[in-house]
Amino acid sequence: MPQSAPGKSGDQPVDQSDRRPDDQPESAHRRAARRAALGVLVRAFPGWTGLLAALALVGGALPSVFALLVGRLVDLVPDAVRGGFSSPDGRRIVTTLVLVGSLLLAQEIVRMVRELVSTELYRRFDEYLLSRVMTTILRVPRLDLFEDPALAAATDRAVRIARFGPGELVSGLSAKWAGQAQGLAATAVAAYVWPVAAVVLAPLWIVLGHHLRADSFRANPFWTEPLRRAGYLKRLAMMPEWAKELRIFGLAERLVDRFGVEWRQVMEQLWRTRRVGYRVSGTLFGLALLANVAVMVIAARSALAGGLAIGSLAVLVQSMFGMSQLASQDGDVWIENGAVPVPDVLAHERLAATRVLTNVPSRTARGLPAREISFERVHFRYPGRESPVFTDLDLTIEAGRSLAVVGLNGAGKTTLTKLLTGLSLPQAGRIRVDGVDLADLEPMSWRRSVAAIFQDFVHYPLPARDNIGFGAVEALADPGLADLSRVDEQIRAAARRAGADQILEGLPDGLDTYLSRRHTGGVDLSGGQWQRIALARAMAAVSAGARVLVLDEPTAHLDVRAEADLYDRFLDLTSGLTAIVISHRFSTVRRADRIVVLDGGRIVEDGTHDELLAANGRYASLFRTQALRYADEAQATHRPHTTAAGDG
Ligand SMILES: Nc1ncnc2c1ncn2[C@@H]1O[C@H](COP(=O)(O)OP(=O)(O)OP(=O)(O)O)[C@@H](O)[C@H]1O
Repeated sequence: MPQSAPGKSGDQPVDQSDRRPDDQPESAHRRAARRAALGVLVRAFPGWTGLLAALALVGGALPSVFALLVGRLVDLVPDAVRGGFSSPDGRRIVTTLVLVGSLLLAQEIVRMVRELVSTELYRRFDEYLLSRVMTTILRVPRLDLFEDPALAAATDRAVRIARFGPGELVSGLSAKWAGQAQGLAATAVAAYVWPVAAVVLAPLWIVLGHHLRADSFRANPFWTEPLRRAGYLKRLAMMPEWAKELRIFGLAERLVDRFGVEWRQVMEQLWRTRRVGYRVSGTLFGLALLANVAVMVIAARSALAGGLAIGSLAVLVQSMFGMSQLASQDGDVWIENGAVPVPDVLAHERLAATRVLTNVPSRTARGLPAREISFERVHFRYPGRESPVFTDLDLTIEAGRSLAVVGLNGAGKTTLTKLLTGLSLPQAGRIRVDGVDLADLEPMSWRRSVAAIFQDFVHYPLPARDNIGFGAVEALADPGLADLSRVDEQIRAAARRAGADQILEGLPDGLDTYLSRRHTGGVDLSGGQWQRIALARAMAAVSAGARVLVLDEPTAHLDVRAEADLYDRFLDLTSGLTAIVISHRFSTVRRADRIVVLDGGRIVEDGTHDELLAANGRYASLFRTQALRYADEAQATHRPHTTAAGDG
């Protein structure tokens, strides 16, 4: 029996809907995948793999030794009965019985140890490959792996390995090697006892095994549309982020019905394919059955005629049973599941290696910027996009002052911050910090100089301490701060600056509280509360030495009061920093020392709030539209308009 895999798999079709299309029964890419996966396994864990192979071989060979001992017993019995147990033959029988008992015990021990080794290696290989993917992604300092379409597709394929569980390869190999060892040992014993049996039966079992394997590959529905759709519907029903809509719109029942329809299609397709393959395999099965019966009848007649000892006949019968393992499919599906994603991981590594900095500049960014950050004729286009976001963008950002960037959706505001933080590189032009090209600064040191909260900031499902402390991991890991209470002091100070202190006070376990309901005792925060926590994270970075603060839509999730509160503390938040604020809310924007309007990849207006209003251009028009809307809303609800864009 195959071992139970710690992961998934089973008789039903494996959801391989994300894998490449491949309807070949035994294609070159599958064989290459198996070779590549085995190569990775052996190189990473030579000792463990060797041990597993040895245990599988020994465990597979033991049944044949058992068969030989049984044959010997059968041969000894008549003489032992005649001579009694104290006769030499009787003593031989006792010795053989002791050997048989020991063998049974050994077989059980080997099986147990093999299971242990296989489970251990399964976990290690799983963890090893997943860590390899993680390291590959994190070593790339910029966003190319996610923004360049070719790299992004390779990254998608590589990270899917987490779903398929590469460790299944180990469970599969363990079962496969044991089955093959059993089949080969039985063939060797049969050849020794009565060569005709081995010559006739072994090739039949091997050919049948080949066909069965081809059937199972053919019947594994790669890349079929119904399977993709069924997979999507399944995920839709299970993921918490969709739970609200599914229930509100009463989609639950419909979803189950649609899943049923898709799944039936998958299964029908599967059986259509299986039926074709099973005709050939069925014929081969019939042939194997006839050949086995014929061999057995001839061998029995030969034994009755005295040409073959009875003990040998007993050995032969057992060997014939063992030879059927040559056709065994044990482990094939697991090997397939574990191996197929491995080439994707290797291909991803090769691609990612082209994006790792080989000559990391060593110039530190400490103390920068003291004067300015300047964009000089910057040209930037996302890989795979036809039109550039910026062509010849010129912008000088004065150090120690705040700059607001305004523009319609898609104008390039977030892209500007990615360039500024060094997460993307311009294709032409330069970004200089106090005259030094950003590309010549040590990337990590520049990133320590920048605190940024992007629109899609991360909600870490971790304790509040981490959610804020991640803004200054290195500084907070300083041995001088080893005392946790001092770390907590810094975190609370950052939270106070961001107006998140009250949120912390409301947490049941203080900074230890997980900000996720998926943890026992964890809590979920509202969108606005999360935004303050994210802001506190940026403040932690500022207190650790960051001199540039990038806030991309810092008030998007805030209610009117919270927005007004942030607006009040804006000067304090940005004081002494080079602050770049992006916002569609003009109440936030107008506080900035300077405002630029981005349009068509260029700066089209530049000045203070009052100057731009007086200029009566794009900014003034956008500002008035928003102010008017707020005023209308305030009138309609008879509420005093506390949030009008024009409020000071
Ligand atoms: N990763 C990406 N890959 C390809 N194109 C992108 C990517 N991110 C943004 N773009 C494109 O670049 C342009 C500028 O996008 P960006 O997000 O910088 O605009 P934005 O001004 O911040 O918009 P919004 O106000 O909606 O946040 C848009 O046309 C957008 O479609």
